[in-house]
Amino acid sequence: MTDEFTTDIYYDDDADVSTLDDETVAVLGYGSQGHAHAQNLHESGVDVVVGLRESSSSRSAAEADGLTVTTPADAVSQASYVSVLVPDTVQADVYENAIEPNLEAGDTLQFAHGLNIHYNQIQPPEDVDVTMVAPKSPGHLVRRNYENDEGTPGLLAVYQDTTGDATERALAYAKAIGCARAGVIETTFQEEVESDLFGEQAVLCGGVTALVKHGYEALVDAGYSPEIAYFECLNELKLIVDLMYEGGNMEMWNSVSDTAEYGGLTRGDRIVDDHVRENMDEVLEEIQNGEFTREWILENQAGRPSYSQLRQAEQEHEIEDVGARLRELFAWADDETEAETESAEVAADD
Ligand SMILES: NC(=O)c1ccc[n+]([C@@H]2O[C@H](COP(=O)([O-])OP(=O)(O)OC[C@H]3O[C@@H](n4cnc5c(N)ncnc54)[C@H](O)[C@@H]3O)[C@@H](O)[C@H]2O)c1
Ligand SMILES: CC(C)(O)[C@@H](O)C(=O)O
Ligand SMILES: [Mg+2]
Ligand SMILES: [Mg+2]
Repeated sequence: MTDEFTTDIYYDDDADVSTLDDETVAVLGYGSQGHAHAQNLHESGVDVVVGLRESSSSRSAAEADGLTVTTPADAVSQASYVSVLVPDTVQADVYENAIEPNLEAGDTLQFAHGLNIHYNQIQPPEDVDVTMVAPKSPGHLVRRNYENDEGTPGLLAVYQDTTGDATERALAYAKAIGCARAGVIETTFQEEVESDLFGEQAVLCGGVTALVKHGYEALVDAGYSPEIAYFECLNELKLIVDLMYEGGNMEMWNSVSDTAEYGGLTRGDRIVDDHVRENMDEVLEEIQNGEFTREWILENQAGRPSYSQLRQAEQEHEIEDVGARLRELFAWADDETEAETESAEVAADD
């Protein structure tokens, strides 16, 4: 652990996977996070059982990966450590029907995101540990990075520690899935939930796609070619972000031309201006006061009408078609990327 930072960060040397030697870990769900955690745990020597419904098409994938698969209820009853990796929107239901009736005193109930605990959709009994190991990464990269001997940073939080060993066990889990290679930051459920929802809405997923689409549309509406607009506003974004990832904003500024640097430094704040910051503060407030989560729960209860419509519109945006055709012609393109194949498998499920 290092104390150079504002918070505690744990690395491989701080954790011991053998802490989980006498435990069976139930991984519920075999989607984006589930398949990565289950396989990484298994390859780290942890005894894993995957819990999926009889009807789930993820079953064949988990079995093909050499894992033992059973129903969620049976997996929980076999396990002392339960990792809840079904979608946030079904967790309360899965908890009520499959987890709670099979939990025993001293078990660990673990999440990769704290939404259902923080917003009181799941209220666990007092005699179990409740922890979180939340990779700061899409699940497919948690797996890919583990296989490449790299890791993904993660957050660790303890909501309830009845055994006194909650942190040690969660750290062992974090190490087993590869997070402690990159750093595990200790936090609270509240901080993880609010920062994670904010990040994905304002910057990582919502903000960045809106910026890309506006940039693409501004060029195409002004008469430039869609192919050039795609390469300029979407494809090159990855290459620019790679430099930011490797060495911060300065590595990117150092690599681009002085012209790009001067243009970016003088125009960037005109595009993402104070008004955007005010919008970000509003979005954060809706997360903090529970408005976003209430809206999302109601949207699900109504059968996801807005979500389906927005998803359809995103799919039909011209940039999707232009990009798909261009990517097919990349010299290294061999049908699909690994993540696209895996996402398609998950999307076909349930
Ligand atoms: N997707 C990510 O990269 C990511 C990153 C960090 C944290 N998280 C968190 O991880 C958790 C899992 O998210 P995900 O995106 O991996 O989920 P996902 O949508 O990829 O999970 C789908 C899996 O859940 C199973 N499933 C769906 N409904 C079910 C039900 N009613 N009963 C039993 N199984 C069911 C499916 O069979 C499938 O295996 C969430 O808490 C999420 O917030 C996800
Ligand atoms: C991968 C993300 C966006 O970081 C995660 O938080 C999620 O909800 O999928
Ligand atoms: Mg999230
Ligand atoms: Mg996240």
